[in-house]
Parts: sequence; C-alpha cells; structure tokens
Amino acid sequence: MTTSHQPAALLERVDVVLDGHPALVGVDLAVPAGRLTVLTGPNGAGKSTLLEVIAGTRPVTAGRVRRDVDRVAFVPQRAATSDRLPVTVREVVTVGAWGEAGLWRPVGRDRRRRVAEALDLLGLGPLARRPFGELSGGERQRTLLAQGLARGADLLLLDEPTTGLDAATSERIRDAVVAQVARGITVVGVSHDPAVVALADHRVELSEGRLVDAPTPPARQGAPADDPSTGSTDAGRHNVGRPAEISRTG
Ligand SMILES: Nc1ncnc2c1ncn2[C@@H]1O[C@H](COP(=O)(O)OP(=O)(O)OP(=O)(O)O)[C@@H](O)[C@H]1O
Repeated sequence: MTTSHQPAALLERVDVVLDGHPALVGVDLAVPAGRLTVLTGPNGAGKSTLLEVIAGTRPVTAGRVRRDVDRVAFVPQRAATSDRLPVTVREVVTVGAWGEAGLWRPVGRDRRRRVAEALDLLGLGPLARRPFGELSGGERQRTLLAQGLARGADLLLLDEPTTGLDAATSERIRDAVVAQVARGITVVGVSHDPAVVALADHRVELSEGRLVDAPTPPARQGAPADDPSTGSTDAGRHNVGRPAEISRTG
C-alpha cells in the first residue's frame, strides 16, 4: 500500500445535471491514493455518475475535479458490453495493454507480462483461446476486469464488479481488487455487495446525488483540517491539502 497521503482525485462542489435531472449535487470528495474506495447507495443515487466524474469521462456542470494519476482504467458493468466481439479472451485482455503502445504497434515484453499476470490473477488461463462471445456472464466479467488490470493503471474504476456473480467468481474478483490495492493502485468501485463494501478503506454513501457519509480520508501530514482556499469550511472538510499542490496528469 502506498504511503502517499495526496488524493488520487479531488472533487470540489461538483454538480452534474443530466437532461435537467440533478444527478450529483455539491459533491466534495477526496479519493485517497492507494486505497479502496467503495461508492454505495440506492438505485439512482448517482454512483455511476460519480464514478464517471472521477474517471474523467463525464463532464461536470459545476465544480472542479483534479486527478493526480497517470493512467486510468474503467471497467464498466457487464450490461454495457457487447457479446458479439469476434475476439478471444486473450485478445480482449491484450486490448487493455494497448494504451500507450497504440493499436498497430507490437505489444512489448512488459505489456505481455501484464496480460499474462491479469489472465492468471482472474483464473482465465484455461479460457484464453475461447471466443469472448461464447463466455458466460461471470467469465466475461472476469475478462473485462483482467483487461482493466492489464492497462497497468494507477487508478482503477469498477462499476458493480461482482453483481450477479456466483460466490467463487465474486471472491476471485475481490481477491484481484485486494491485490491491486496492495500494490499501491487506487481502486474506486460502485457496489451493492456487502463483501466488497466490507473491504473498503473508504466508504462513500450517496443519496439523491448528495454524499450522505464520506468520512474524511487520511489527511496529508501537517495539512489543515479545513482549507480556506475553497472558500467553504464544508467543502474543505473533504480536502486533503490544497488543490494547487495536486498535479493534474490524468
Ligand atoms: N441521460 C440521463 N438523463 C437524465 N437523467 C439521467 C441520465 N442518466 C442518468 N440519469 C439519472 O441520474 C441519476 C443517477 O444515475 P446513476 O446511474 O448515476 O445512479 P446509480 O446510483 O449508479 O444507480 P444504479 O444503482 O441503479 O446503477 C438517476 O436518477 C438517473 O435516472
């Protein structure tokens, strides 16, 4: 686990309005680096929207988002995945390693190692040559997570990674998540699964687009409890250090 106390992502007074609907309202959140943050809350609370904001794939209507990460991997819900891809499991996982290599450049030794590790961690070795479209739902979910791991990201985002999976598959996915956090990778997951929530270092509960319960993550040593630069003691409550100290690399 990393010793860094600088947040991997910092959200300040974030609003997201979707077709006139307030999906997120005044969200202040620091995502601690090298930890597992789990977003919880009822259906429609704004969890997926918040995950997309942290990923940088969802523009905010108001507020600020800062990330201090080099590479982000976003593993979507199963339902978002096409089942007609004419590719093997290994090829799907290898896509995760394309990132900095680009589509037409050969995958080098380091990236091949990441693909092999990801296949191994998710128990996909025996399925590596199988067409993705022939897999069961749980096998696809493991494959998509392996693709995310192969990315070599320092911020891994998971939308309901264990929903609908059997106990053994869920446990394997939880073990893979724990292994990533142990390596210092920041993981943020949306989950209704109590077994995943129980693993969280940082639990964030949402209701109707607002944070209900977001305990302040570990503060940077010497940082003030409230940051006057935010202009709000409430907003400062979830800040770790001053925003100006966070480099935006992701
Ligand atoms: N394109 C859209 N237009 C209008 N409202 C939207 C749109 N997309 C999402 N919403 C609404 O925004 C709110 C937050 O949606 P979001 O998907 O983030 O919730 P969630 O907590 O992830 O829900 P679930 O647990 O059901 O997946 C919901 O009320 C949803 O109906």
